[in-house]
Formats: sequence, C-alpha cells, structure tokens
Amino acid sequence: MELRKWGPLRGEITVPGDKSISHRAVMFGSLAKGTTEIHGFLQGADCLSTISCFEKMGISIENRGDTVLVQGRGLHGLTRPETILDCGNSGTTTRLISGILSAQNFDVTLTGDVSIQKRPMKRIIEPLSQMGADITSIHGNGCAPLFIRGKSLHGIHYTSPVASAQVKSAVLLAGLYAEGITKVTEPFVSRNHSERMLKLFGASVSTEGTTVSICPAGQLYGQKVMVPGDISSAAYFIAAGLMIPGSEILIKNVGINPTRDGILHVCRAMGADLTLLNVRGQEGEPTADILVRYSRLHGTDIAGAIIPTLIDELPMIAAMAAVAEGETRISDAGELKVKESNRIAVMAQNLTAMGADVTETEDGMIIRGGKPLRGAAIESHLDHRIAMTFAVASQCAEGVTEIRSGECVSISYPCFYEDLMNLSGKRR
Ligand SMILES: O=C(O)C1=C[C@@H](OP(=O)(O)O)[C@@H](O)[C@H](O)C1
Ligand SMILES: C=C(OP(=O)(O)O)C(=O)O
Repeated sequence: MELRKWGPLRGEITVPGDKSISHRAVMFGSLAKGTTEIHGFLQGADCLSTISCFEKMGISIENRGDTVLVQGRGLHGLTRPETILDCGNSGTTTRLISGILSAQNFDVTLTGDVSIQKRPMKRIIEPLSQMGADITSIHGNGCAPLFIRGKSLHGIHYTSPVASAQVKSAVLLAGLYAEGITKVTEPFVSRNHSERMLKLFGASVSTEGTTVSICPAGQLYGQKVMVPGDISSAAYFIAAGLMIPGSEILIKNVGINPTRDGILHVCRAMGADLTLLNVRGQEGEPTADILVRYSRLHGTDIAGAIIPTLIDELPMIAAMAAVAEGETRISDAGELKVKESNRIAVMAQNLTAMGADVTETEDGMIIRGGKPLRGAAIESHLDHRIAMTFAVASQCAEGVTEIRSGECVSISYPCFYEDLMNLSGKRR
C-alpha cells in the first residue's frame, strides 16, 4: 500500500459499526431465547470470527450484510463444537467467549492467529478459575490455545489489576451462570457495553463506581440491536480532519458512550475545532454526528482514568501529537504493549522513521511535536490500528509512505482506504 498526500479531506462519512458492540450482540443473541436482529453489524474479520465460533456451537446466524439475524437457543442451548474454535485475531472473542465456555456442559479448545497466541490470557484464567472454571493454557505459557472444561461456577468479587472490558466481561458472562452474585471492581472504568447490553437482554446488572455486579440469569431474551458507528474507526477521520490543512469532515452516527469518548476530550485539550451535532440516545448507546475542521493543535498530557476510554485510539493520538506544536506525554498506557502488536514500540519506531521526535517510556511515550514528517516504509506488524494510523499520517508527510501488510485493516474496517480516498475527492 503506497500513499502520498492527496490534499484536504472534505465531505461526509459514515464509519462501520462498533466492533465491541457487534461482538456482544452476536454473543448475547446466541445465549438469548428467540431472534436477535442486529442492524449496522461490523463486517470486520474479528466480528466474523465471533459469528463463526457460535455457528460451530449450533447457533443459526444469517449474515445479510448490514443486518445479522441470530437465532438464540437460550443460556443452555450451545452444543459442543466438532472442531477447535478459531478466534482469529480477536482478543475480544477469545476472552469473552472463555467466560461463557467455562460454564457449559462440554469441553472445548480455542485458539487464534499468531498474534492471539502471544496475548495474555492469565488475566481471564485467574478470575474464572476462582469461580470454579477449569482452563488450561495448552503450551503452559498463559496464552491460547486454551482447553476449557465446562464446570459449575460460583460467584466471586474479583478486583482486577487492569482496567479491561474484556476481563470484566469474561467474568460477568461467567457470572450469568454462577451460583450467587458476581462482582468485578476495576482500577478505572473500562467500556461498559456488556453491562448496557446485558441489561437490554434482561440480565440483572448494576454499577456502582468502578464495581459491576451481576445476578445469575434465568433467561435472556432476543432483542433488536442498533449498532452505532465505531468511535475507534471515526478516530482516523477525526484526526485526519484536524491534521490536514483545509479539511472539514462530518462523521455521522458515531457512538459517544462516555466510557469510549476520551479521544474527544483529548482533541479539545489539543485545541481542536470539533462539534457534536444531533446528539441522541440509541438503544442505550448515545450517538452523535461529529464535525471536525482543520486546527492548529498543541500538545497535552494523557494519563490515568481517561486511558481506558481511548485505549485503541492512542496510536492515532500519538501521530496527531507528532503534528501538534509542543510536547505530548502519554502515561499509564502499559496495556498498549499487549494489543495486536506492542503499540508503544511500534508507534515509536514508525513515527521516528517518519522524522518525528518520540521517546518510548515504560507505560507510554513522549512526543515532541512539530517536526516535519516525511514518507517512510511503515511496518504494520499486521496491526490494523497501526496501518490506519499511518495511512492518515501519510497525508501530512512529504513523499511516499509505504504501509507494509496494510490489508490488515480488514480486521476492523474493511473499506478504510476507499473511505479515506473518497474524502480526498480522488474518486468523487
Ligand atoms: O471489550 C472490548 O470490546 C474491547 C476492550 C479493549 O481491550 P481490553 O479489555 O484488553 O482493554 C479494547 O482494546 C478492544 O479493542 C475491545
Ligand atoms: C485491541 C483490539 O482488539 P482485540 O483486543 O479484540 O483484538 C483493537 O481492536 O484495537
């Protein structure tokens, strides 16, 4: 994938559906009684992995493109898959499904691609084992492949060392089946899509501060789920609009759940011209249209409770900081090291290759912005967020930027390059 500056980006765009919400709609729909109708489903490879895992466990799922119909078979309706469950590149699939599988009346092996087999699974094995689950990391390294033998579970109060919606959701999903109440306390609030959607499906879930409680469920009921546009995908166009001189972009129907909207706060702190229009609630998930105009950005500090609310946007924010005037410090973001790639190291390496001044730290990075960027060979490490970040950065650089293995954007945003190009007027 070779890119060079196309000039300002102008116009309207609707980004694909939210990845976290799409995964959950298929999972909860499979465990519910009756049909779940999902509108705006993300047709990214990660969400297709979730569909395929549940199909292998006897769930009938009709994927009509924008709409997906899931014929749920109730909390105890999954059947033993005849083959290994393949979670592909998706951490969300692997961790959330483990919570469900821990409580079934069958055994299963699950795995994923090379990246998934390196990502830490002890973080879910530990709390689920405390609940009575029987999970083995087959290679003994705390990673997938995992062998899960279904068991009867009991509720616990788990205090998680990390603010992770995947850990929280795995424990809550196991809690649906456990005897007694299950609670999870996290250091900071992570995305709360599971809590919102489980309530919609009829589960008894409550939140107090950083603690979520769930009661065992008798039954979940199929629902109509409207999936908003993914703010993590919108992030590339928010950044592009702000970074590329002369740009003005209206991004329509984006999810702005307060546990996901950290990027909006950071952009404002950097001096962004950003307006929310048409703010509305949609099936428990708030949405808005986001209007961004080119702005002279300046650096800021990003740390603490805001980090989980923008964790997947940090690569794009780091590139924005390279274009901004002054220094940006990102800390408390050690979680970036255990994503699809080590996003601290990979960002520092690739931004440096483009001429930016970046220092990697233990839990983040320091970016001294304002240095002119030049095109470079970018190694995506098969990480979709890295590929998309540098496609945007290429629009602020002199010369050609080559993004290696750029096709990995299909994990979360299959038509990303077309959408970017359309806004530049190249195909208008
Ligand atoms: O629950 C989810 O849908 C997600 C949670 C986050 O991961 P962690 O729970 O590991 O922070 C995020 O990075 C991932 O893209 C999606
Ligand atoms: C980290 C991500 O996803 P997952 O953990 O589901 O692989 C991501 O999409 O940036």
